[in-house]
Amino acid sequence: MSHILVKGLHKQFAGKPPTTAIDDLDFAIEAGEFIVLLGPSGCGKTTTLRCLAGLETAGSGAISLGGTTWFDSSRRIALPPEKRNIGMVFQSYALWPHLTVRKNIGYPLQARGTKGPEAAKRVEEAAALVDCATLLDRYPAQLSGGQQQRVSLARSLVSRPDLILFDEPLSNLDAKLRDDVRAHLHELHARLKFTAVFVTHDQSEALALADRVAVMRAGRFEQIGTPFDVFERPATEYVADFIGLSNRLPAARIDGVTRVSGVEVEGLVLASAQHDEFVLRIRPEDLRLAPDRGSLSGLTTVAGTVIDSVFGGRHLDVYVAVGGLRLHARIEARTTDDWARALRGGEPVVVGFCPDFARAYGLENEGSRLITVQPLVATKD
Ligand SMILES: Nc1ncnc2c1ncn2[C@@H]1O[C@H](COP(=O)(O)OP(=O)(O)OP(=O)(O)O)[C@@H](O)[C@H]1O
Repeated sequence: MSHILVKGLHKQFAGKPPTTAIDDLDFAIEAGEFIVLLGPSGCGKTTTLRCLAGLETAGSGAISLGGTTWFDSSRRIALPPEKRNIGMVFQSYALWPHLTVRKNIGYPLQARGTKGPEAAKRVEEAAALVDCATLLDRYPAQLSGGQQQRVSLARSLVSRPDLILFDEPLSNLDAKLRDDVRAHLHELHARLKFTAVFVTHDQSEALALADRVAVMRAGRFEQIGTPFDVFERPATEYVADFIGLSNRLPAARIDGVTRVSGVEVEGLVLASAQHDEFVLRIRPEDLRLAPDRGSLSGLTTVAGTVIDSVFGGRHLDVYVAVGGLRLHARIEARTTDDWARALRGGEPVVVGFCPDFARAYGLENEGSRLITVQPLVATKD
């Protein structure tokens, strides 16, 4: 049996017009699983989390943990947050400023009636897990942001909850610290195997932490799968865009010739014969640049003109106009030759890519479904 089961969860906020924040969500979470809800602002991530916590009441649907019903609109059951054994970690840390780290971490135990030496031992164990054992007698104001977030993580773990909810917990930290806390969280999950739902709009965070990623759009799951699946086989163009396949090339095939924005594409055959119009999606990292087609043999190619080239340390971001499109190629700065490093606006280039790395989407359905998993093959020279 699944650990957590969510059925037909629906939440609308009143207003003119009303907002549907979550739209008939169904999903199951296994014990020990780390689920990440990924999506842009306003897609319903936080509302889903708050319904799981009991901080928000859904209009309809049901949520259960093991055999216990947390929420069931038809039976008018809604357990309050304190009756659901959950831990929570917020973006804003939410520590009590007048309590020491020891008391902050122990707060959930106090609320549940665990006291004395047992409580003291649990607090020290939780602090040790997040490397805060030496900070127990400080106050939150005497800690860095990263330390405060580790304390709030310890507080969420201390009562050994059935579920830990994370609402963008890393987004207040600077880039370096964010990577450190993320790595720490990943290690902790591998060791402790707690069940988690983690909300973020950062795709790299989602890919790094999740056992399964649920990409949300307008209150629904557009795709739910392993990080590898979502990264390699985005089910729709929406997911492709969100997961980094940011180059969008609307293509049309007429008399056997494929064009993007009126410019002929060479070395491209679509595996499906049914689509004369489709959209190609490809990551900036998967585009190659060369002065002529001959240097890109075996790849699909299209001619363009450099708009700009920006040095990013390890990589160069080169923007290329192809007809009316603006493509973004990210190429390795160290291994690239002098020709690529010297590229400037106005110069002609050929853009190439391995067709296996592109994804093709049909235009016929709303949401543009993936046409085939490996839709493209290069023609032989
Ligand atoms: N209390 C509220 N009253 C009215 N509308 C709300 C309320 N809370 C959320 N909404 C609306 O519900 C939708 C989903 O909001 P939600 O906060 O769940 O999105 P989110 O994906 O978490 O976004 P963000 O990343 O910005 O936090 C949005 O359109 C939002 O404006």
